[in-house]
Amino acid sequence: MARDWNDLFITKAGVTAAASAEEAAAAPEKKRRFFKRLRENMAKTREALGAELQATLFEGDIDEDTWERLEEALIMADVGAQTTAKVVGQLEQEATEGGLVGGEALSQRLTELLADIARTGDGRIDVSHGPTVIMTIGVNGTGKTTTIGKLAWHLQKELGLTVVLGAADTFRAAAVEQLEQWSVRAGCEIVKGPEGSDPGSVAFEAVKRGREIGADVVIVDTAGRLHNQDHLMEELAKIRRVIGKQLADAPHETLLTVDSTTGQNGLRQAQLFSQAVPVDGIVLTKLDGTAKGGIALAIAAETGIPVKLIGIGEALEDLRPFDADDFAAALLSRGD
Ligand SMILES: Nc1nc2c(ncn2[C@@H]2O[C@H](COP(=O)(O)OP(=O)(O)OP(=O)(O)O)[C@@H](O)[C@H]2O)c(=O)[nH]1
Repeated sequence: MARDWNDLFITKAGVTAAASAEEAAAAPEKKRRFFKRLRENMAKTREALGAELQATLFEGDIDEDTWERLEEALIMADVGAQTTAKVVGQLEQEATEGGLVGGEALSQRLTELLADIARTGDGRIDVSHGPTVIMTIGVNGTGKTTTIGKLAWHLQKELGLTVVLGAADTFRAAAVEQLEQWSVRAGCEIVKGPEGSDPGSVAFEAVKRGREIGADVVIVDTAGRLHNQDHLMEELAKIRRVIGKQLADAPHETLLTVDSTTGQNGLRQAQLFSQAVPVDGIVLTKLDGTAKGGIALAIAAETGIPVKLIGIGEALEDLRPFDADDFAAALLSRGD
């Protein structure tokens, strides 16, 4: 149950200190707490799946209405028409063949199918490159800067790795300031340029600095203004090339932040950005503020890009590794 940060990151052997006996003993309780919070914070999406549907799933008999109600509820939760049709079709077939009897069995199978859809690849992040360069991209306001800050915090404070931040969103002084605050909190260095300077050169300097001090991870922030799409996409491709000049094979990981409250629009953003640069993982933020949490499934199913992290609130502990089984269970579970 519930992946933690050690499950998300692939580190160089020996870098991550083995958990103490005390930590190991506390782990199951910690994971239970995580799941409880996930479930609570995803209440809006769960409610969107409908009380009626809940009753159907857990208590009702399966009949013609069941499929229609299920379809409607999944579409309302932004799971997407294609994915919904696939899931409901599969369940209907299994019920016809006699493999599913009663609401409880249906609910269990639905949870399994949704988890299978949400799981794309192993969803891990390899930070063993020394330094590993993580480039973060996404539209302004999706939670990119906070995601970088929280990631840096976990890498530095929990995994004991050395991080350098690169403030390559040079168009917004506020973004640089915000990142600077996070660098203080996480206790890591930040490389920035003058306002309006070339984002590529800031990214280049950040990777250079990471190499100089023997950092484990360099996280590069980028701008996300969508008003001039072509220009933005060109800029991102250029930053990638420049990073590659400083360190062959880098960036090793490109993470796209998507605001889940934007629903299907988030899916379009994932498609758009992944056409411009290869995207290795999605950070799906603001799942706490939306009834459209099903978008995680639509993104995974329709882009094939794994959701690696989710944001379920503004607190530090509210950014966490994505766990497909927990996610599906939190969507459909009832009671405490
Ligand atoms: N409720 C909630 N708020 C979040 C989450 N993630 C980020 N936020 C908030 O969303 C707002 C925007 O986040 P930023 O990190 O500034 O977004 P950004 O994409 O960097 O945007 P710019 O700074 O405008 O480039 C902030 O107020 C964050 O605290 C989340 O998972 N849940």
